[in-house]
Amino acid sequence: MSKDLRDDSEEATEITASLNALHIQKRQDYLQWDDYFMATAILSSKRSKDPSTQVGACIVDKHKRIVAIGYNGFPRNCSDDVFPWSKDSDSDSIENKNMYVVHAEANAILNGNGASLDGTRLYTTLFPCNECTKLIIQSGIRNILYISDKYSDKPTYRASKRMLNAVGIIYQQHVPTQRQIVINFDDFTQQQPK
Ligand SMILES: O=c1ccn([C@H]2C[C@H](O)[C@@H](COP(=O)(O)O)O2)c(=O)[nH]1
Ligand SMILES: [Zn+2]
Repeated sequence: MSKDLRDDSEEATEITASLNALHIQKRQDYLQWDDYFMATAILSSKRSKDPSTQVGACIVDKHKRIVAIGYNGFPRNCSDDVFPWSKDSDSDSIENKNMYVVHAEANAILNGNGASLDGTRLYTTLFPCNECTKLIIQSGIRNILYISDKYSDKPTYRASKRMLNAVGIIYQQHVPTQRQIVINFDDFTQQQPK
């Protein structure tokens, strides 16, 4: 290496060391995009009143903008305290929650305020059922990232995959880059000027 080049690289190392000392380098532990959008879906699922499975969904456009969010819950003005959360009774009973719950993916699609969902990605905490899959296909969503596929053996979910495979919508399980994200309100209420 020429003397000039070595001097340059030594100078660069020194500058990096000085920036490190001043703490003005960019943060290294920022959230990766996929983790960010899936975490948004998870956060949304925390709004669900379903005692057994809380589902969250987040739809993102090609510019990495969140265009819609949703979670599973009863339709507007159908009280969470009046309608049943049970699914023990037979599936045709009007006391079964499945008669009433709007699924997270469906809510997200409906929450899109009429924006085109063509070419968007869906982040969902649960693999979509066949009914949601129909809406996903019709709305133009092209990719699905999910966390849980706990009902994969059920015909409903096998039908989903059959449709998704037929139309070429890509689905994959999300592999998080970080195992956990902690939200601590105190981190912000106790922030001091730097
Ligand atoms: O695509 C789906 C599938 C299901 N959900 C919701 C519907 C219910 O509220 C729960 C599932 O309840 P279980 O007691 O585990 O059967 O998940 C959804 O939002 N999207
Ligand atoms: Zn569904």
